[in-house]
Amino acid sequence: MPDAYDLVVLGSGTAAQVASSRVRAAGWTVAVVDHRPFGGTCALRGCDPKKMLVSGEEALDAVRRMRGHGVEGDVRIAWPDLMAFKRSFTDPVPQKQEKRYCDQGIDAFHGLARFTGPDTVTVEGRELKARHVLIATGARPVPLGVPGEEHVATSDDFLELESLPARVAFIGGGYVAAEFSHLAARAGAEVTVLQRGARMLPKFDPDLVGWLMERFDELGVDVRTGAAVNRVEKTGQGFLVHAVADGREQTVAADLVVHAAGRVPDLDALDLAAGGVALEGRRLRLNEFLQSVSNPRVYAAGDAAGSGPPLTPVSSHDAKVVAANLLEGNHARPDYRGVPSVAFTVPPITTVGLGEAEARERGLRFRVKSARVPQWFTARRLAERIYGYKTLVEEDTGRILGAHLVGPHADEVINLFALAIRHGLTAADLKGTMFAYPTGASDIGYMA
Ligand SMILES: Cc1cc2nc3c(=O)[nH]c(=O)nc-3n(C[C@H](O)[C@H](O)[C@H](O)COP(=O)(O)OP(=O)(O)OC[C@H]3O[C@@H](n4cnc5c(N)ncnc54)[C@H](O)[C@@H]3O)c2cc1C
Ligand SMILES: NC(=O)c1ccc[n+]([C@@H]2O[C@H](COP(=O)([O-])OP(=O)(O)OC[C@H]3O[C@@H](n4cnc5c(N)ncnc54)[C@H](O)[C@@H]3O)[C@@H](O)[C@H]2O)c1
Repeated sequence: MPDAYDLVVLGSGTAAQVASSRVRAAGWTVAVVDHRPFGGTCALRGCDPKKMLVSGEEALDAVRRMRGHGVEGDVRIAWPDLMAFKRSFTDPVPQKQEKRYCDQGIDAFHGLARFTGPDTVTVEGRELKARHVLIATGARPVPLGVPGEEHVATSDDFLELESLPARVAFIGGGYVAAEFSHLAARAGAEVTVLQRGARMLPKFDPDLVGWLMERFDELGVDVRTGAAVNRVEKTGQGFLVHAVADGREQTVAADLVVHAAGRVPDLDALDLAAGGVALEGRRLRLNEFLQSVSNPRVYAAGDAAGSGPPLTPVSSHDAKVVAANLLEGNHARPDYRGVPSVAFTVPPITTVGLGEAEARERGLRFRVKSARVPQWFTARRLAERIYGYKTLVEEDTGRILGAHLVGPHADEVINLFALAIRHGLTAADLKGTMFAYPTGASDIGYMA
């Protein structure tokens, strides 16, 4: 393998895969470096393994809903088998990824990368010279800064559990806590969520989250909001999680405590100072082309860039922007209009575009249409009581500004609203479209 490349990519996740293959296809010499198995967070420790497990939950939930409506009998989650199902997807990923790099003529290096100069990176004692470097190192759990944080498991650890402990506590109340608490509760664990914020899932519409919270209650998930965790203590039997809520100390006993308190760009190991790559707090200082403001050889994409929301489609989008700028000179800028997001609770909750409060803050003139609609056929046929929507439509233009859905098929239907927002479609456009009936999408005409 040579020691000099047109592009050295730090990381092997979504952003790295997309950028490296585009640049290599244009004839550049490319190396990718990762210190963990190749494939990145989404495929190995995030979206995909999580959703393999959610498949078990969905099956269980379908039986629960249809019991008394022609379906009988008890079903349960067999955790080790569900984990084996997950591994049937994740285990082959690193080898497949590495073969793909090899087939493309991209050199793959294993090890922790760090800058040794503005155009040099070292990996396991080997120095690589780089005309350009792409920082695509993703994110890691934010340090909690509380005593006993070494006892706290990460989402990575949770997704590898061979058996599910009886009592699980989550620190935080966003995506990870919502998705994993549903999973753990359905698999039989006693679950507590300690959320510092005033409500669960702050990135989603508060009314819809309120409707979804009924399912948390039914599952027996003990959600404590306004509860800031300040200490984790190891005991003979497990752990005690200490939090303060309304000035009062609360304590939760658990066999497993899971970090669900947010993630930050994973940059500490990179020795950015040696590379002349400037930081602003915990974030890279980037220009509108996702290029370092202090070292023009260096670009960033995905969670490491922290430019858009930390989601897989954003990592992929950033990578396309960077590849275009590398190959054709700086001209492409990221465009984060209409990025849909789903929390894969069962049922799922979704959001795209502006929230109601944000649209008001911006002084926009818009109408809000919102209802909880368990009586609609989509929910009736599934015996699901949680189904509702909120849409924001601009007064003068009729354009969709935001859409928020909770309930069956919300995770698919939200993509049609994303299409509408990204391409400036109006409520009339959506109402005038024929959607196959009966499907989740066929409700769109009534929502817009
Ligand atoms: C539990 C969980 C569930 C998620 N679910 C979803 C979901 O359903 N939908 C969604 O859109 N998003 C989801 N996300 C977010 C999504 O996974 C990330 O936004 C996305 O994977 C980021 O991709 P990336 O390429 O930017 O970074 P990553 O995929 O994180 O890749 C970064 C890579 O860089 C490597 N690395 C770091 N530092 C170095 C170094 N110094 N040297 C060498 N290598 C290094 C890491 O080992 C890692 O493999 C989830 C995240 C988590 C944690
Ligand atoms: N379905 C998805 O797309 C999906 C799923 C999982 C993760 N992710 C990505 O991963 C990122 C990390 O997820 P996450 O759930 O860890 O973070 P998050 O940002 O969604 O939620 C973190 C929550 O933790 C709370 N918190 C922080 N410190 C706390 C403390 N000491 N005590 C109690 N509460 C505390 C905050 O109030 C916040 O609401 C997300 O931002 C998301 O982009 C996405």
